[in-house]
Amino acid sequence: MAVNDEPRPLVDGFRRAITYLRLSVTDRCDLRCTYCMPERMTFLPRREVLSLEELYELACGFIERGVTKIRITGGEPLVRRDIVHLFEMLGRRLGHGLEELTLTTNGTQLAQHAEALAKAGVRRVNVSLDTLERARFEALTRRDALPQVLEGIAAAREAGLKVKLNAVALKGVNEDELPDLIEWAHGQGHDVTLIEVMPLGDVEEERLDQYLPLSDVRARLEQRWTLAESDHATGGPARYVDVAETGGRLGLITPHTGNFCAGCNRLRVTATGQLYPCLGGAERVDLRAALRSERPEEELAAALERAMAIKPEKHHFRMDERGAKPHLPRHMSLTGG
Ligand SMILES: Nc1nc2c(ncn2[C@@H]2O[C@H](COP(=O)(O)OP(=O)(O)OP(=O)(O)O)[C@@H](O)[C@H]2O)c(=O)[nH]1
Ligand SMILES: C[S@@+](CC[C@H](N)C(=O)[O-])C[C@H]1O[C@@H](n2cnc3c(N)ncnc32)[C@H](O)[C@@H]1O
Ligand code: SF4
Ligand code: SF4
Repeated sequence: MAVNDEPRPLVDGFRRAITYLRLSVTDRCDLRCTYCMPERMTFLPRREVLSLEELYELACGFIERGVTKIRITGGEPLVRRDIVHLFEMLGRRLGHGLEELTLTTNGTQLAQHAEALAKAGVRRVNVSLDTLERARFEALTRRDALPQVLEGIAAAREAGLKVKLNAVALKGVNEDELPDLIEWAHGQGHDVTLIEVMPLGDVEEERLDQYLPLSDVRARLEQRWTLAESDHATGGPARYVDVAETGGRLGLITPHTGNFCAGCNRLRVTATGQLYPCLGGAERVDLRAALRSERPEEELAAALERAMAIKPEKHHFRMDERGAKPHLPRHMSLTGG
């Protein structure tokens, strides 16, 4: 299909238009966040992972079907060798169907890549940072990498990238630090988003011990600050409030205390080309087989129709049972969130 042809939009069975693709480029990571994966994690064999050219081809297929925002994620996307090449290729689609090219990263490799990312057309980057205390960071990620992440954030800013920070709110871990983290982020000019932990994949800790409802966090923040609903929207799941005293914006991602599935506009594809129509669902569609078939265009179109047909209305995560098995065995690092 020519670049300027009208796209045939992807619409699911609940009349939700899909405009946002989360594309995972690797399941590997240089950190081991305790809420995401165990220390001894088994990664996918490299031979199963799509090449950068295949990932690009898949992404273009989505752009042709009306996807306007692509977020590169992982595992840690910046640990994949030559990943900047994918950003450069996709960057050329900006203004030609693609409106936003962005990434979610743990920030450890950002200092090396920030300038090249900006040059490729990235304007915003989400950096995951759950704590500003070095020892706590090391306990939480099982790696002593806080200085590297802070350097990465500074380099991103110098390169002209708008930085948003993501922090998973964790009971008894960073709970006491969230106001300081927000204040610091806003002082640096960064938006910050808090996230409720989701029960994906086996980790060493009990999920219920990690879970901190953001309704509680918000109530506590409201004793300290004035929060006003904001109509700011990024096309992601966060709902935003403005914090009067800091002058900054705070996002809340609340799969448990404020379901946002009615506004779902996204799909996710793993580094092996498996399309998961829902983060909370086990169903998937194999795009790699379609891509490598004799008639990739037809097979991909058929696979996307299947994905639209099976995309569920919402997730069914539960966070109320001690000792419960994970909702799904798959870790967040496979789909990139
Ligand atoms: N339940 C659920 N969580 C999601 C979904 N999309 C993103 N998240 C979670 O939201 C958190 C932040 O995701 P990001 O990668 O920063 O993406 P985003 O929130 O879409 O980013 P913005 O473009 O800045 O809005 C991660 O923990 C994701 O797992 C979704 O469709 N469903
Ligand atoms: C899986 S990571 C992939 C990208 C990159 N490695 C990073 O950490 O930003 C994407 C996002 O998912 C979040 N995340 C990971 N496991 C989670 C879980 N079990 N529940 C909620 N969010 C989770 C991370 O904090 C991060 O913001
Ligand atoms: S949250 Fe991101 S940085 Fe942390 S272990 Fe998972 S993939 Fe790695
Ligand atoms: S949990 Fe599923 S339906 Fe809900 S917003 Fe995420 S992907 Fe969409």
